[in-house]
Amino acid sequence: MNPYLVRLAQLAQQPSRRVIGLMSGTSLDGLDVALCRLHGHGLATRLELEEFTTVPYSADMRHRIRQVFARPQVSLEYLTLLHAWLGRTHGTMVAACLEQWQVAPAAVDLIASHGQTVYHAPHHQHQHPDFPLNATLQLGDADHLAVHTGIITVSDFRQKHVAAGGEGAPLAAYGDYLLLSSPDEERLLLNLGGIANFTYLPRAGQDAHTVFSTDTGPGNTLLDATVRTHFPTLAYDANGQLAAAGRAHAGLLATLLNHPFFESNLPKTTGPELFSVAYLQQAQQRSATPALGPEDLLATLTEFSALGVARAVRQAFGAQPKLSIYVSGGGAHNPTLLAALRRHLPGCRFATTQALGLLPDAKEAVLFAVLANEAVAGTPISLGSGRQRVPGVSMGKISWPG
Ligand SMILES: Nc1ncnc2c1ncn2[C@@H]1O[C@H](COP(=O)(O)OP(=O)(O)OP(=O)(O)O)[C@@H](O)[C@H]1O
Ligand SMILES: CC(=O)N[C@H]1[C@@H]2OC[C@@H](O2)[C@@H](O)[C@@H]1O[C@H](C)C(=O)O
Repeated sequence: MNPYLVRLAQLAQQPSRRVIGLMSGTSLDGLDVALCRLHGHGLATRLELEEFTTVPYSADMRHRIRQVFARPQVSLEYLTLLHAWLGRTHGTMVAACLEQWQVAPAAVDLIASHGQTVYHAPHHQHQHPDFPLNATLQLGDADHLAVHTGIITVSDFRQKHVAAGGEGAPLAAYGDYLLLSSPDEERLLLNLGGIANFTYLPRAGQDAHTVFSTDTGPGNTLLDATVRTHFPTLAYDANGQLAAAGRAHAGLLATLLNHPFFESNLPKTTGPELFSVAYLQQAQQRSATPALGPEDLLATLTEFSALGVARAVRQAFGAQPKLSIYVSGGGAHNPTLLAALRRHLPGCRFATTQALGLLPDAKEAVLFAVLANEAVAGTPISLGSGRQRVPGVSMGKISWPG
């Protein structure tokens, strides 16, 4: 028998596993690396986050990814080369983290690699006549990670979700459900990344079929793009200060919100393929605001992100929702965005996932470690059976180091 298969069977039977979760999201800020000790599996999963860091992407790395990122037409040669190069580069980044943390690769059981999403194509968004299906593409082939680090690697989690009828995202529901459900409280886990999404968790032990996660629209993606255009030396609106100095423009805001995505049923997904600079420019043309100053533009876009979240929350929970909302992702550091959310959802209580013992910046990388733990030691995670597009599946593909 293949000795790696034997090793994997041993891993599956251990009481705990040490798993490195990797996530590089739509913001292209870097590779999130979470070294996790995961005890048990399924609803008995318990997390110890041993280390966490974000390895920043260099300007060159971002430039290379942007050659294909969210673009409907690209060079096939470039895409092929980038797939291998990202796998190898992520492998080098993981090896450097392990060296810095003084952890031997042999002391790590698994890597869980999300890869870099370069194109997300739910059917409602692409509507290509030849392909009536959902699709999504993550680059950074995991065989490179496995060979470079010597660690068995689980990757490409989204394809099973698509194959079983989902849109390939958000996958957060599965990890949130296993790690963060509480018998005492209904919860909303709100991640403010490039794209914003939330997971609904009923009280643990009740109504698991009502668990779901959905994208709500842009989180930081249009804010970041606007900052890059008007303030070339800045990467983002640090602490929301620029937006706080501006005033939201009602006409532009209404035009930005005038898209069928915001009316369509939950759960749903989207990406920078739709919410792009071109989307913003068209909205500015239509609302006669092309000359709006950058601070006012950022104030409007901050409102846009907050209203996208608030609309989806109301769509799911009625006009005056009263929920506990736990925020994670880079947007959790933006007080202007958080203040807008509080204004639009006045009945809700807000905290970060830190209040639940989970570092807000690490949440998504941890999520993929949990999915890999389930792929090896668990069973398909069945939760949203009452809803379409939340299939009960086991996700991830396995790469051997040799
Ligand atoms: N101090 C801060 N003030 C304001 N915004 C911040 C701050 N720190 C981070 N951000 C925002 O968070 C972004 C990074 O967020 P995050 O790493 O959660 O995104 P991501 O994982 O790439 O996105 P996604 O979840 O959509 O894949 C930055 O690009 C920036 O817009
Ligand atoms: C296709 C893709 O990579 N989607 C990401 C993206 O970033 C946020 C949002 O859009 C979410 O749908 C998803 O990531 C998280 C980790 C998820 O699947 O839950």
